[in-house]
Amino acid sequence: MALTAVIRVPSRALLRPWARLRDAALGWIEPAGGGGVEVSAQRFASQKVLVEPDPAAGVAVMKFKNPPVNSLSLELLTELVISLEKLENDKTVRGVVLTSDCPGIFSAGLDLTEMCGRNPAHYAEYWKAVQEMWLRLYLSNLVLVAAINGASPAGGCLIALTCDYRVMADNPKYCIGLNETLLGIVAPFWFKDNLVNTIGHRASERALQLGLLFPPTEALQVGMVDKVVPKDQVQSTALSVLAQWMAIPDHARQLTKNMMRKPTADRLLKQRDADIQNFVSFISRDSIQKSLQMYLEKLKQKKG
Ligand SMILES: CCCCCCCCCCCC/C=C/CC(=O)SCCNC(=O)CCNC(=O)[C@H](O)C(C)(C)COP(=O)(O)OP(=O)(O)OC[C@H]1O[C@@H](n2cnc3c(N)ncnc32)[C@H](O)[C@@H]1OP(=O)(O)O
Repeated sequence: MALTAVIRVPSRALLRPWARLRDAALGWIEPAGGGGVEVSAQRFASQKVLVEPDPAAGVAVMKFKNPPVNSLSLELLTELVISLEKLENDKTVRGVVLTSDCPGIFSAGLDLTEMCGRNPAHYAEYWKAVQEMWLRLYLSNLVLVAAINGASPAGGCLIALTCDYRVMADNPKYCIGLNETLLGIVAPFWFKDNLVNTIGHRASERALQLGLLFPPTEALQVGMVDKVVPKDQVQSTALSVLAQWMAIPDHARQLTKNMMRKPTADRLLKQRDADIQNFVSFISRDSIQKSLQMYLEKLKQKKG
């Protein structure tokens, strides 16, 4: 594949794990001999996020592909953010459908193995990536429609909540919600804010305290999703909805979206570092680590 550009990257950035992962995902290669300031940009080849663009329609379908359950590993989060940024910069794309390539699972949420038995530096790096994913999706200028074609607990639900519209497959086995309390952990304030903005305060309070996972019809009733359709129509319905939203002039819709969402995003933007510190000290507690380990064990035993 031919090189397309030469990009100057501060050598400090190459030392940071997050930057290294991003560079690797982008195909940026440090030249032999070190020094490490000039790197070459190749076409982005993503492994965990498939992007199928349709330039004629001005849309793309983004599919998460991290089997078996699309857990939001650091790698997947990094690729998701890079893919989104690429689409944001592509003038031919105005709307994106977010969906899953894993049968029966939209996303199992944050990767529990990223939050268990690791060191504080890893927790901090991971949490920064989770924040970044949320901020980019929540404030995206694109029209985003979630095609929820499977189970969507916790972080999976959060991704869906960042979208402008949610279409869910009509299968009672698929559930969606912020179930953090069931794991003995607490949904961060920005997860909570995103939920409150979607379903209101009272419904959120009940859903969050009880860690409710709603089957599709209940999710529709409470307003967590906007439409429930047969499984084989989820993506086509999401694309039709996208077309309706794209009929609105971009600048007016984007300014309106920003007006509605910026105050919520600003709450996190103003205290990103403090939020990372809170997460690191919370997740590092012995009691929390024990709860997460037990939960993971339970998931594994379920099979046996
Ligand atoms: C004092 C106040 C302070 C406040 C400060 C707050 C600061 C921060 C607080 C911290 C907040 C952290 C936020 C977390 C949000 C999250 O997203 S946590 C993750 C929650 N996810 C779940 O609960 C889902 C768990 N998974 C499932 O329920 C099921 O796997 C499934 C319904 C998605 C799919 O079921 P099935 O198809 O039957 O597959 P399984 O056999 O269950 O799983 C296959 C395989 O995948 C592993 N796995 C499942 N989920 C995860 C995951 N989330 N992470 C990592 N791995 C996962 C599972 O263990 C199996 O592994 P093996 O094949 O057995 O090895």
